[in-house]
Amino acid sequence: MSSLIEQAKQKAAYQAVDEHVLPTHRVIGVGSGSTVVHVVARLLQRDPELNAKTVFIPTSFQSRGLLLDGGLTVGDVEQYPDIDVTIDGADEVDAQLNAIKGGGAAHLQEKVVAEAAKKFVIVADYRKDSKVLGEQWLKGVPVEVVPFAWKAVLKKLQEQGSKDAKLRMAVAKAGPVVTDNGNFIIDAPFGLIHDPVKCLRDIKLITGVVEVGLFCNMAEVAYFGCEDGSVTIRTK
Ligand SMILES: O=C[C@H](O)[C@H](O)[C@H](O)COP(=O)(O)O
Repeated sequence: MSSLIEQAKQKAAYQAVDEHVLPTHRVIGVGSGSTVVHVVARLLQRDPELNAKTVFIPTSFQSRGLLLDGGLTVGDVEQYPDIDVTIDGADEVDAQLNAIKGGGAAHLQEKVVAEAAKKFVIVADYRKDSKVLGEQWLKGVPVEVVPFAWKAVLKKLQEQGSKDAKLRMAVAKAGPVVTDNGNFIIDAPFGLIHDPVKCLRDIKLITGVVEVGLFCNMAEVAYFGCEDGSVTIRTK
């Protein structure tokens, strides 16, 4: 990956942490993915005494590992259902701050931890910044499904207009990707998604669907690292 993209991710992540993780916060949600690596790096640069008084809620095996490797205290939403702020990456964000997430198959836990937070902040690089979802992220909407229902759900998604919907296959394992929750993922392209709320509702009503990687009306603010080294902030 080009260092320009990595720099953009880092700038967005650092600024978001600096502006939204306050010394008064005690419970912080931490999303998943390559941009969140920079979020955790910035958290680790805070006053260690402050971090010692804070619990961090991961959203995947990956982010739990990042937090534990950094020596931070981790918890879950069962223990901490009230989160001060959650910061997470995204695969694409539209002009209204609706987002596609789940490129790393982590969107179920991510959505629970984002919804439990008083504030949800997105960090991303310039490639994720769109007017309408489906402009840049062409792989489709990630849909987590219970394994036994995958074929039935796939058929319904095709009937809903996603003729190229397909089961996500693993790379270094024979067979499908299995999520942290033991489920499968279907990637369902719908072209340009002008009405993400309707798309989300329609998919979620299919029996066998666990969660949809459309985060609608959830983010309060998004930080995009730009190619020129600046950071664009979009608020609701
Ligand atoms: O399932 C993965 C998550 O939704 C990620 O936050 C999303 O895919 C963005 O990841 P990255 O920062 O690596 O582009």
